Amino acid sequence: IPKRGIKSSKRCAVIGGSGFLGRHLVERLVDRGYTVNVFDIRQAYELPGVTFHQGDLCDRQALLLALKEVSVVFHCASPAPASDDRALFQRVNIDGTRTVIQACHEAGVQKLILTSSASVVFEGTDIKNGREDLPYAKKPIDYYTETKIVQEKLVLEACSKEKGFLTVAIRPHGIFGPRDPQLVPILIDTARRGKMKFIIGDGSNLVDFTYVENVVHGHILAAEHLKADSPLCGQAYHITNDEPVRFWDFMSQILEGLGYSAPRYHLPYTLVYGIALLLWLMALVLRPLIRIKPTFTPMRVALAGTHHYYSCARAKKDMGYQPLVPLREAIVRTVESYPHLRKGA
Ligand SMILES: NC(=O)C1=CN([C@@H]2O[C@H](COP(=O)(O)OP(=O)(O)OC[C@H]3O[C@@H](n4cnc5c(N)ncnc54)[C@H](OP(=O)(O)O)[C@@H]3O)[C@@H](O)[C@H]2O)C=CC1
Ligand SMILES: CC(C)=CCC[C@@H](C)[C@H]1CC[C@H]2C3=C(CC[C@]12C)[C@@]1(C)CCC(=O)C[C@@H]1CC3
Repeated sequence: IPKRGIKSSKRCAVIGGSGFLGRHLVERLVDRGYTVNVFDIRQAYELPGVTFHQGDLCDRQALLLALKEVSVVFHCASPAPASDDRALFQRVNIDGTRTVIQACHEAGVQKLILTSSASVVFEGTDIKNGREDLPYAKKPIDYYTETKIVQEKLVLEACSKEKGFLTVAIRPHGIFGPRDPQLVPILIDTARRGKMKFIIGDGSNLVDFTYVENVVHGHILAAEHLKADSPLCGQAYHITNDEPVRFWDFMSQILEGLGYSAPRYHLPYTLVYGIALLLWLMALVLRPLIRIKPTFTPMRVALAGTHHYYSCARAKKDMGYQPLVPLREAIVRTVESYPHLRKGA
């Protein structure tokens, strides 16, 4: 029988706690006096106050061991979007999230905080100051986003005040910061291969990039404000830096900060998108014979050439969210954290 109500509210589990966001979240939770169980397919580090449970989140029995005595669960595990593996996204993000919810019920967990994504409403066309009531994308930009939509619905629909199981979804956008294995490494790899010379479109498109510590702050605020009588129950919240920036200015600041030249020449958006689509289709057709990973996927071109920034007014109102680290400071800290990616290093 689940023992809801008698557990310490500061005992939590972070599913995906070895990942980029997960590890930052774990470190902050420990600083705030939480006892943390990490559940992840790999163990990436050791930290006092943290117990590691290695396993696949699709394995309910393994999960149950990590959720014992826990009152709050943060679910921020997902296969990387770059894997583009439909079956894997389906298995982990959809079937696995059902398993997480079931295990939470069995273990008597009181709160589940899901890391969703602002991209669940993005269809590859402009979004300016988008609010949470935008409809889910009917044509999601990739398989990853398709499964993030189903995942978010599953978690929000599981919210039940009667059962004493409360859920909330955090939708970050463009997370960056120290130890990120995606944004800065992809950017620098592209620059080193001489492919960062062009700006797609006129370069004026505004985008949200969110510093990882602000995303962590949003998750912890959500957990601490999620109560049966609060407006957070079963809701989604955008968490951004609240400072939309030109996509190409942001990329240029990182590039120049690490000693590379910023892109200068412009290419029409529709031309690059068309080429990316063609390459993607070719890669799909050739997949049984050879696995190609193009740098310019349609999804990436859409992300680089359209406006996509979101309002976080709801998070400000319901949980007092304000970004802790402004964008300028966040970029400086990020650049300093990648000395090995500096030009010539
Ligand atoms: N990074 C971003 O810009 C954004 C991320 N998000 C969301 O934030 C969350 C965290 O992202 P991020 O930190 O960047 O991702 P990471 O890949 O760094 O972290 C995810 C972690 O989950 C682990 N994992 C994957 N599959 C399983 C599984 N079956 N069972 C247990 N653990 C598993 C991963 O292991 P392994 O590395 O071995 O796969 C990894 O340690 C994700 O849900 C993502 O969708 C949302 C918006 C933007
Ligand atoms: C705002 C947001 C959702 C960012 C997510 C991170 C990645 C999708 C981007 C990180 C580096 C970006 C990048 C490109 C596309 C989007 C990223 C992968 C390009 C491939 C776009 C086309 C180019 O000219 C090169 C870019 C390299 C960096």
